[in-house]
Amino acid sequence: MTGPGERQYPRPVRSGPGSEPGRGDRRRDPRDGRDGARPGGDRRGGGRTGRTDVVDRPRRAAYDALAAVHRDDAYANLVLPAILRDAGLYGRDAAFATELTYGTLRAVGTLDAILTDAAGRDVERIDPPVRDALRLGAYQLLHTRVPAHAAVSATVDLVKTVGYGASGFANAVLREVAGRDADAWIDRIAPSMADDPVGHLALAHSHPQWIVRAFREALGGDLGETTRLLIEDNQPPPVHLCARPGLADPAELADEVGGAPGAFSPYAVYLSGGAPGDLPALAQGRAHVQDEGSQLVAAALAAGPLDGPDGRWLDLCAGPGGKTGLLGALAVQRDARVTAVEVAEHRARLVERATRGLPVNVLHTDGRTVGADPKLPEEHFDRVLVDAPCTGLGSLRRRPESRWRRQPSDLPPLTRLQRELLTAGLRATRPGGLVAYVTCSPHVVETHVTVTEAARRCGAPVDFVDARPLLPAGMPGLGAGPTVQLWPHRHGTDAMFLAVLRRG
Ligand SMILES: C[S@@+](CC[C@H](N)C(=O)[O-])C[C@H]1O[C@@H](n2cnc3c(N)ncnc32)[C@H](O)[C@@H]1O
Repeated sequence: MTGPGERQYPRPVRSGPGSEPGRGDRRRDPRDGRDGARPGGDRRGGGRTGRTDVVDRPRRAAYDALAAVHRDDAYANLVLPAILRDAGLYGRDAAFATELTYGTLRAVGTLDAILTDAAGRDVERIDPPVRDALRLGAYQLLHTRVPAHAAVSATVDLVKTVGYGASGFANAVLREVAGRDADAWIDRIAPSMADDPVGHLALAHSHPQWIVRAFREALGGDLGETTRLLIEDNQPPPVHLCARPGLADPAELADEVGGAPGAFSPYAVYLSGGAPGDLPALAQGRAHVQDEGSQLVAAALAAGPLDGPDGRWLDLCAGPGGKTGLLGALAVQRDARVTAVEVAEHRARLVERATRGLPVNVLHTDGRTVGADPKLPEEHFDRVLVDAPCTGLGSLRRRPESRWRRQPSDLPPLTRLQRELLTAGLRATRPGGLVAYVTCSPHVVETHVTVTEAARRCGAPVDFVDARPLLPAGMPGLGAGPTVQLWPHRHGTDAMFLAVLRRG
C-alpha cells in the first residue's frame, strides 16, 4: 500500500461499450444494488489482473474523472464529458456517473476526514488510486441511495483494478464507513458548533475553513445564513439561459426549450434537467447560457441613469463573452457600440464568437493599457463594465473541485489586478459616466476593499450609485446598498457582487 513505487495512478483503462461482452445483460440500474458488482469478485478474475470489466461503467467513468482531477489537475466539467462519451454512457448512466463525480469532488473534505478516522491512518498516506476509489465508495454510502452492500462491493471491485493488493483494506475501511450515516459521522468527527462554528460548518458541509470564514464575514457574521449558503453550494447548479433582448422572447424561449421564465432577470429562462445540449436558440445566437445573476449585473450597468452621450460602452474583462453578449444585444436597441477587451487570445476569440452579429469590437489586449492604447483612450466611454478576474468563490456549485484548489494566497495577486483593472476602467470613463465593478466572489477583500481602494487611487472623483434600484423591482435580499451582493441561497444565482460608480 505504501511503497513509493506504488503511489501512483495506473494508466486509465476505459471499459467502452464494446469491451464488455455479455455485460449489458448483467448490468442493470447501478443504483438498485443489482449492478453486477459482485462481492468476492476476486474469484471472478478481477484481482491483480487489472481487469476493468468487473467495474460497472458509470462508476469507472466517475473514478477516471476523479483521478484526472487529482492526478492531472484537470477540471471535472471539461474531462467528464469526454470520459462519458468514450465510455458510451448516456441518459441515466451518464447522470449517475456525473452525480458520483461532482458529488464526490464537492464532498471530498468531509469524506477524507471520515476515511482517515475509518482507516486509522491519514488519508494522505493511502495510495492515490485507492484513495479516490474509497472516496467514491464513501460518497455512495453516505450521500446516495445506493444500498451499502452494492457501494462496498462495487468499490472493492474497482480497487482490484486500480490498487493492487488493496481490496481487503478497502473492504474493511468501507465497512467501517457504512457503520454510521453522514450525520453520525459529523457528530463523531466535527468540533461542536458551540465551540468552533467555523470548524464545524467546514467539516459538516465540506468547505475549507478559510472559505467558510470569508462567507461568514460577507454575510455579516450570520451563521444560519452561512449554513444555508454552504448547503446550497453542495447542490447541482441550475442552468439558466439568457434570451437576448430583441432576438428572443423569454416566455416563448421557455416554451421552446421546455423551461420556465426566470424569477428576476427579464431575460432569464430556467432550463429543467441540466445540460442545454444543442438547442437551436443557442446555435442561432438568440440566447446564450448565462447565470441569472450575471444577467442582472450586466443589465444593471445598462439601466444606470446617465446624462449626456450614451453610445460608447466598454467591457474591460470580456472573455468568454457572456456579459458582452447581453450588453451587445442591449446596445443594438440603444444605438450604442461595445468595445470588448480580453487579454487571453483564445478567450478573445470566444468573445468574437459569442457576439457575432452584434455591435461589438473585440480588442485582444490588456485592459490596464487604458490611456496608452489609442483604442482605449481616457475619459472616452459612457458605460464601463469591469467584470474582474476573481477567486470564483461565488460559483463553487459549478466547479466542484475549485474550493479545494483555491488558496488564501491567491488573494493578493488577484486583488492587485482587480484594483488595477478597476482603476483603468475609471480612467476610461468620461466625467459623469458609469462603471459597474463585478466579481463572482463575495470575499470582502475582492469586493468592498477593492472598490474602496480603486476609487481612492484612481485620481478622479468617484461616487457610489445605489445599485439596488438598477435591479428588478421587488427583488428581495439586496441589503442596505449602495452595493449589491447576490447569493445562491437567497436568489438562486451565483454570488455576484455589483458596485456601480459614477465618475465625477
Ligand atoms: C471573470 S472573467 C470575465 C467573464 C465575462 N465578463 C463573461 O461574462 O463571460 C475575467 C476575464 O478577464 C480576463 N482578464 C484577466 N486579466 C485581464 C487584463 N489585464 N485585461 C483584460 N482582461 C483580463 C480573463 O482572461 C477573463 O477572461
